Amino acid sequence: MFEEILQNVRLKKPLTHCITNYITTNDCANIVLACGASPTMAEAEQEAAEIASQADGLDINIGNLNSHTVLAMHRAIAAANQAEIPVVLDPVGAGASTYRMETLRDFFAQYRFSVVRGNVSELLAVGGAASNTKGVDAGAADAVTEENLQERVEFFKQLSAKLGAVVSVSGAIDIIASPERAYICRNGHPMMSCVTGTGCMLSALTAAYCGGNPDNILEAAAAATAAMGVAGDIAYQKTKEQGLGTGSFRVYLMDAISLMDAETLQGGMNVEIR
Ligand SMILES: Nc1ncnc2c1ncn2[C@@H]1O[C@H](COP(=O)(O)OP(=O)(O)O)[C@@H](O)[C@H]1O
Ligand SMILES: Cc1ncsc1CCOP(=O)(O)O
Ligand SMILES: [Mg+2]
Repeated sequence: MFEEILQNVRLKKPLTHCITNYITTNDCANIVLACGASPTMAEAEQEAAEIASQADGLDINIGNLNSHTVLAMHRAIAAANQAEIPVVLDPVGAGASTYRMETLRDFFAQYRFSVVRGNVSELLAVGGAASNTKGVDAGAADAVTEENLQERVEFFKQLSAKLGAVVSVSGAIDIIASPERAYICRNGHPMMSCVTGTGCMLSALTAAYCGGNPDNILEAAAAATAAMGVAGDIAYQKTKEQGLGTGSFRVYLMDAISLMDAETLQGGMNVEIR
């Protein structure tokens, strides 16, 4: 199902411009390289528009905002919209501060996004629902479970229609929703949330996949989530076999994305469509 998506990324090597947080910038650049794309992490307001307009995909991550990066983000998103380049928005910590919510409100009022990707608490906050966000992490009370899955799928399909963007929600069960269709992914391991930046990396990976597949955004976003989940499964297996911890898991996760091919993805993924 996702074979062509992966192939396009390796063939086209999409230039992926990321304006992200300094906590995870290096991991985001490396995951973009690992999947076969090219990263550029420019965030100066003076060049953000110029760099964005040359890129194939743009990743905007609000994990650690300041007034300079917010200005650079405005300029980059405006340029990407003008050039019709896909933009992925990661609303890190949405619900945790007024500044983040006001920044997001300004973005949604002025620009188009291809994908809004975050954890479940962040996307509940973006959708105006009650959210129990714990800083940049999802609150346990918000988790998508087999019991609330259908309700959450409907909510995120409606949010997708409202935002005019694919909504990609991560957690133990991932939901990647358009207004009509949602991919449900049940891969990955809880150890993924014990390493900072797995969500940020998934957003950068999603931007690279969208950059390589601009006419197939829903499938590109779903394939990125499935690839990350399968990589999490492989990395956990290796970590466990060797009795190692989260540091090694982080390295094995990057290895698994760099080695990911269509066969590994198809064989390992647990994806359903609703
Ligand atoms: N309990 C879990 N079981 C399986 N995979 C998980 C779990 N928690 C997170 N993941 C995976 O980790 C990655 C990051 O998701 P998440 O932790 O929700 O994002 P963020 O880091 O932005 O909060 C995603 O690929 C997601 O599927
Ligand atoms: C810890 C932290 N603080 C601000 S941004 C950030 C990284 C968040 O990364 P992720 O959303 O991938 O867990
Ligand atoms: Mg995150």
